[in-house]
Amino acid sequence: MTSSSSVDELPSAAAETPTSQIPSDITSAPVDPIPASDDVEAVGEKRKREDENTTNNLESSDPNPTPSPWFKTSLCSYFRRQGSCSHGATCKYAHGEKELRQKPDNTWDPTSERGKKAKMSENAVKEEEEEEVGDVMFTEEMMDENDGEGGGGEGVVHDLSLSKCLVHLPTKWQSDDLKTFLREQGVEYKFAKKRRGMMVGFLTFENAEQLKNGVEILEGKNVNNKSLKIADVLPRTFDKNGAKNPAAKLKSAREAVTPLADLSYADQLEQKKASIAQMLKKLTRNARKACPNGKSLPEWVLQSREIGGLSCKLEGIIESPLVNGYRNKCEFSTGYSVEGKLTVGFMLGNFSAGVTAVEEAVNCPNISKLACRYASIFQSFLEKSRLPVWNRFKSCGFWRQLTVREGSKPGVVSNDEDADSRIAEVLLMVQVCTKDTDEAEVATEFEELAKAFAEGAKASSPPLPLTVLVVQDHVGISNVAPPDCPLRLLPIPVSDNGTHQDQSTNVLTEARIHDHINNLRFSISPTAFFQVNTCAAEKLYSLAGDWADLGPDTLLFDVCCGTGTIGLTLAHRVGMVIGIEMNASAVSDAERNAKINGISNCKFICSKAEDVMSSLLTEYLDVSETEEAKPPSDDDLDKQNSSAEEISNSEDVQKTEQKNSSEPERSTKPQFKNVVAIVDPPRPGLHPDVIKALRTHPRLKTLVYISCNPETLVANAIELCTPSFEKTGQENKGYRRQSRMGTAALARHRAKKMPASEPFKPVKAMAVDLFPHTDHCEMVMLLNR
Ligand SMILES: C[S@@+](CC[C@H](N)C(=O)[O-])C[C@H]1O[C@@H](n2cnc3c(N)ncnc32)[C@H](O)[C@@H]1O
Repeated sequence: MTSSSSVDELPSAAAETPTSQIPSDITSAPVDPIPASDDVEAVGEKRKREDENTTNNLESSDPNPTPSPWFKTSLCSYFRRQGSCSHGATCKYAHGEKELRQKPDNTWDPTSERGKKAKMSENAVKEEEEEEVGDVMFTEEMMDENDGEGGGGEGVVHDLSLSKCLVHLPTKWQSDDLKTFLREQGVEYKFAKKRRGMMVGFLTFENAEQLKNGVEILEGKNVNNKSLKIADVLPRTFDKNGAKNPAAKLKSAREAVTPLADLSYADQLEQKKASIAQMLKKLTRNARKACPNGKSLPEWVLQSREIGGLSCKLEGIIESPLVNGYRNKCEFSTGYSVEGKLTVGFMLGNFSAGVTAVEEAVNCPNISKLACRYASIFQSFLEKSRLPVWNRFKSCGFWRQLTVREGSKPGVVSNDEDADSRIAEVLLMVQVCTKDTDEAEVATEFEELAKAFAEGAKASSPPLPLTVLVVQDHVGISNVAPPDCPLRLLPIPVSDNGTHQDQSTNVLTEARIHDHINNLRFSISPTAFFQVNTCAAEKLYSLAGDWADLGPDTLLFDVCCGTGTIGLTLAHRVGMVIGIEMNASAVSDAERNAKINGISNCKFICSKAEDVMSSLLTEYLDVSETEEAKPPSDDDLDKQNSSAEEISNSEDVQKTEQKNSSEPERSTKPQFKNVVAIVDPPRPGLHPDVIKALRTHPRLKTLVYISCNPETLVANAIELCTPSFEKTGQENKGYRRQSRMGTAALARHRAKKMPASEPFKPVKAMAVDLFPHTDHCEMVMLLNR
């Protein structure tokens, strides 16, 4: 089975309190039946734990026990509600604010006036901290001749000691807005530039005096309720006088990409488990808030008090079998380091906050040595290339990004020291922007590029596998390209004693590599999603299968199925799998994967889940609940596969839906007794229409939610698990989403619109660490009803 540690091991303040310090009268203290707020809930929990810890004290024969440091540190809820308490003066809880004492950890009961005040100022500090901007590390050329007052003629050479960044500008401003603002403030300058979407603008002054005046006027100026800050632009020629380069103080790629790398793996797991536990508490709090007035709280919310406020038991955290070098996909940016060196590596921060510095992936423990080696081969190639690297600020340039994707051998679980030995195939995808370039020049560069990779791979020790080289041509502002972005396969020259022949190593007509999960072979095309940690993903899918209630009479919906990994690995345990995925290449991979693994009971639908979920449920589940359903015969499945096109796009499914609603005739689809959905959506979570379809279909009883973003799992679970309102939609009249509304608040609003339906309840949850050394963690939750 999986190796997991229990959440019960989480350290808690109460557990650390020595029992001897707690007075004996605690055990007879009243406990709130229903907490009035989230914080009261926390107090209630603490009381309960204290109660448990003090049993022995009751038996103490000491007539004058030492007063506990916790005595009168919480308000008495009975006294607050009723104005009196049967324990009178002996009550261990404070009767009113006056009696209240500070807790041993110097905090106040969060429900007290002082507690609330402290919380408010804590929030204010937090907000302030969030506003705090890190270093601006702008390493790209950002001005051009049109950026000056009056524009034109000045050229692009700037004295960077006369340049400054303006931080906290409204993101929607563009250069013209900034220039108008500067004029209004009477600030003189030489160049000014601002890109929409960034909170940073750039200013260059004519001379030291202009700079001094400008800084005096602008520093701390209030713009749209934010205080402007002036920061240095990190000069590319910083070290020209031989001075110690301050880059040494700046964030490294290791810190940016693997912020937990300096913790032991055991501590990382504890930290992640604790953060998932917080998410489960958040779900409870929000479900309580979202519960309609007059309806009793769901049983699981009431029972949450027994398990420290968690919405269900957190079973633990599953470790990643490989902790180092586990990533099978790395996206390396091109750009300039803080020292101005052309670099292929990771960006040190967020472009919108003014960080474009790129550093080599040195000491990032999640990256394989192979991927680093390919990044460095590409970097050496770019140093000699005639074409420029991409400039994010000006949105121009040619070379943008290198993606290294690795495919592993079947059944090989290498250890951390030897993680690269698992790699059998490598796909390299270089993203470029060919806009305004000369075709012949580009062709020559691609030839040189292929040669550089082939030679570099061969010269490495041991030689690196190189299976596919592909170029992605993308013009967009950010490097995130749409899945249908044009791809071009480049032949990889065969090197034979230094002579390069004009022939590819492979007669590939398709760009794809292979990986293995649970002894199944997966064919993966360049833009299809595949979990980045293959051996941990294997554990994740097994867990999902173990938790879902599977059997031969089960119909399994694999929602957001990618290349079909979940459905295909569980296909032998169910009657039929229906996978839904919007990326067309991933869907054709899934179909191919079913074929190459000899699996015939899976069907994949290329569509957005929100467009087809409801229709599919209707189509496959139209027998009444009492009717005996039978698993499909081979015949049924054959019919099923032959009618694949029938519902292979959303338009057709809509047609089917219309047909269903007008004619109540029985579907010819095979019917199943048990229906399970395993959903594995991207970071933003499930679309509201998918949630509604899953929630309102009465036959769907079991749902396993896998999430790479526990925040959105919580938001979706609020909608899935909150009791319905009597009159749906009424409460939302005039409601418009506030831009700063959190995901949970939005989910509570949406929950009010949910048509009357039985809510799910959270049954259990597990953290699965797919991303050692980073803050990220997968969360799995079983929901049923
Ligand atoms: C986190 S991945 C999971 C993929 C797959 N379950 C796996 O583990 O390999 C999410 C997948 O959802 C797909 N996706 C994103 N939005 C979608 C939508 N609205 N409808 C269907 N699929 C979607 C993405 O293309 C991606 O393949």
